[in-house]
Amino acid sequence: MRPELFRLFDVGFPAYFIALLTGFLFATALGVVFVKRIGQNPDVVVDLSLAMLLWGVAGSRLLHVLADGYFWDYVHFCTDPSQVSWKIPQDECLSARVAGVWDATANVCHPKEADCFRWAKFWAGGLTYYGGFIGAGIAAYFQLKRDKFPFFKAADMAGSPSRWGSPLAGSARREPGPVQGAPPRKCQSPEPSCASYTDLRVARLFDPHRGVALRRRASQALRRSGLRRVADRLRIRPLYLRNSSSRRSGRGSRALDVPADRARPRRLRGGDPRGADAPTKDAAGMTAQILDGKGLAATVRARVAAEVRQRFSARPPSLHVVLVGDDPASAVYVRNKERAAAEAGIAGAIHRLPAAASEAEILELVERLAADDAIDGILVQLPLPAHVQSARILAAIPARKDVAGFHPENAGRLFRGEPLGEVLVPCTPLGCMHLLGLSGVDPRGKRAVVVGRSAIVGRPMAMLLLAADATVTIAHSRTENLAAVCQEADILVAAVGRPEFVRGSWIKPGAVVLDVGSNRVTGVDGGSKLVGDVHFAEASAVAGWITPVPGGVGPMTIACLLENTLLARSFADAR
Ligand SMILES: Nc1nc2c(c(=O)[nH]1)N[C@@H](CN(C=O)c1ccc(C(=O)N[C@@H](CCC(=O)O)C(=O)O)cc1)CN2
Repeated sequence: MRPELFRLFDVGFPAYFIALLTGFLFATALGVVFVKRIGQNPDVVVDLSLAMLLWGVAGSRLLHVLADGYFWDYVHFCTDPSQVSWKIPQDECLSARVAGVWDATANVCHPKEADCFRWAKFWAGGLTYYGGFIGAGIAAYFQLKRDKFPFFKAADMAGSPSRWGSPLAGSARREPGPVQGAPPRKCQSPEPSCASYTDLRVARLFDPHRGVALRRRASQALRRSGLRRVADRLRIRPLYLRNSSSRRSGRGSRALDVPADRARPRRLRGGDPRGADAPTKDAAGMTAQILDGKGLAATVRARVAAEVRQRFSARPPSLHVVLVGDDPASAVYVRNKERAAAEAGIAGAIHRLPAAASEAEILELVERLAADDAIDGILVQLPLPAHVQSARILAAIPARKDVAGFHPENAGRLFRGEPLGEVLVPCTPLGCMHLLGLSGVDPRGKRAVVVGRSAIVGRPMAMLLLAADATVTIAHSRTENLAAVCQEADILVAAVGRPEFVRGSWIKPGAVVLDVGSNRVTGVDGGSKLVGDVHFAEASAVAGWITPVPGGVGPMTIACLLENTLLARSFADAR
């Protein structure tokens, strides 16, 4: 390798420096592509690369000085430079670059002046690759821990660039010569550093389908063999799992069997979630903490907006909503979805059809949207007019664009217990899981009762709770002794569609109550008001945590639609 590759404004650029820089930039770019593909934040890779570069160089230099056999040379550089000898030709020794002292008897060159900081001047040559590995490895460990980035994904990501880097490292290795550019060793082919550039991992990295499929297969095999925790690490995790996982186990979880004797509801917001404020007794009794869906939805929407800015600024994710008819509630929900999407930087449009539109017309519109590659997510607002078979319309949305999570394929995959980060699941149950996360209550091993068996809330809700290791009962209007069943629940989800159906006496003291209901009723003053499926005043005197209506599950439905749109967009990118 040429000692100095080129000079710019009288500054020499050594070849090994250019090789290292190229390797660093290449590995970082490859890492960014990889994490984008698996739906993670690319900033993590940039931070990781910089930390590894810094500590890699430091470690590499440190080990070179301490363990490469040059230790005394660096001591003599400071104490007695005449004891340092370089075996270089006389003219090079006397050149302006080296400016050394020629020893004609021993035919060696000595440095002219003492330099007590020579040991630190890594740019003058002398880096040891294993020191770099150790330094960069330690930095990576702490950086990944700080960013809570899955270790196996990072290891997978490192595989390819490291194989590309090793031959470069071989040619970039330098002895502590007098000036930049002592001749490097020639690469001997049996050495590991001379490995071929051909690397299957590179192929896999650029083949996301294969990557996802392999990961899924490996994850399933590990689950079958009982290594569930390892399997979980191979999954792509949705936002709510990523953020709640650490708290869901251990310190964030708490026992639910606290007595029902508290005074006023307190609010738990999205920013500082879970159990920060556990139920406590006071003189007047015990009252539930409010799970503030409005606040949490704002947090989720802000996080989605940040991801859109960071990951998809070139082509923002796009969401198209189909609204048939003029149901006033649906019109409000769709308008709110449109506003939330626009605020998060998600592109798209609302397609309005009259209530009299035929099934064929709606199908034609959905199929047109389905065929458009620029569209990532499609949602048909429910309910559809009575003359339309909703199931036929929903099945016409490709599963990968089905941001409502109602397609039979998505429903089936959720039922089968497939990794959640790879399946689009219905927004309302997803929102409930976020709210459950906000409570800090770990569903693992807890008794969960879902009242309601609809395909869009009750059933998927039960599947999500099951996936979170709860022991789940689906109850409904025909369940015998429903009150007693509900009293067993540590986590109670009410999705029956009947105003204030679930009474306070049905609730286990300290339970988490998630109220999915949204019923407009006439209040005592004759005006209309929105109430849930749970009798809030009674329930909040017994429960440990409760969602209000309005301001609980409803806003989370829209926030989760945006989250699903991001996931649909990653599917589109992976195609
Ligand atoms: N395709 C879909 N259709 C419907 C879904 C759905 O998830 N996908 N869910 C519901 C309606 N819905 C979203 O579409 C929805 C319901 C309620 C809210 C909400 O924010 N509610 C507010 C109160 C609003 C009010 O004052 O009326 C709250 O609870 O605070 C948002 C979305 C049926 N259709």
